[in-house]
Amino acid sequence: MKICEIFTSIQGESTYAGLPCTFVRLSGCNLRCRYCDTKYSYYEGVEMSAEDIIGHVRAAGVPLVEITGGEPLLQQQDALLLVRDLLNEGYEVLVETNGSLSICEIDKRAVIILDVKTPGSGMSNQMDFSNFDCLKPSDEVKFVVCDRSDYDWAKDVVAEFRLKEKAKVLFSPAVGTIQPAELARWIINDKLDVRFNLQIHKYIFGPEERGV
Ligand SMILES: C[S@@+](CC[C@H](N)C(=O)[O-])C[C@H]1O[C@@H](n2cnc3c(N)ncnc32)[C@H](O)[C@@H]1O
Ligand SMILES: Nc1nc2[nH]cc(C(=O)O)c2c(=O)[nH]1
Ligand code: SF4
Ligand SMILES: [Mg+2]
Repeated sequence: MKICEIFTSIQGESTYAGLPCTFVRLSGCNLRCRYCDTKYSYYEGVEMSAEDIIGHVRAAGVPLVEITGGEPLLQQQDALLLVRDLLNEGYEVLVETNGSLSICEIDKRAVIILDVKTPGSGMSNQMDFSNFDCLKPSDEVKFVVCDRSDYDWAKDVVAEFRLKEKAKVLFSPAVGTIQPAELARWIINDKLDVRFNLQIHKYIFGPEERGV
């Protein structure tokens, strides 16, 4: 399968933020979100076997692994097998995915981080909302918010699909588009029962650094 990069860093997103984590970034994406911070992953990458990848993960020596991209589920069969192999070796596996492709075949031992693309991303019409039926309580649903209308849209989606009953719900400011404090104030004013999430690796290493 085509791999853009493998690196070990501090997990910057999700409820796992703060933990050492090895990232396997698969190449290619079927979407083009306006705010995307990994545009280099659309085309860059080299062919690697699952065995090669797992060798790198073993050498890193960290029990938490995230499969991301690009869009990892574009290389569907290879990605599903890689997730299963890593789980069988005892790793805790997170799969970060853009919500446009089915998550239902992912091994249930993995934690899915499902990004619901808001109107501000320019990609909300690509969402497969039937994915919500395949969520488990340990999964996370994430909204990257670009402005107030994204925030209102996200609130409506959470309510309409009863997402709080299905998974953990996270709201994150789109870096480069909205100030974190703005989103935080809206959540506080509404007493909204969602988790505010920052990409902490950008505060640790800088917003433009890649491979961290
Ligand atoms: C690069 S994507 C890879 C996985 C998958 N393609 C997706 O979009 O979920 C990983 C996460 O980074 C988020 N992200 C990308 N650019 C961002 C930005 N400028 N600010 C905040 N989050 C961003 C995406 O929304 C997604 O949740
Ligand atoms: N440190 C760090 N944490 C992350 N969590 C999700 C990431 C991603 O790009 O999917 C990411 C990333 O690129 N770096
Ligand atoms: S789906 Fe993910 S990788 Fe693809 S453009 Fe959007 S943020 Fe970037
Ligand atoms: Mg990233």
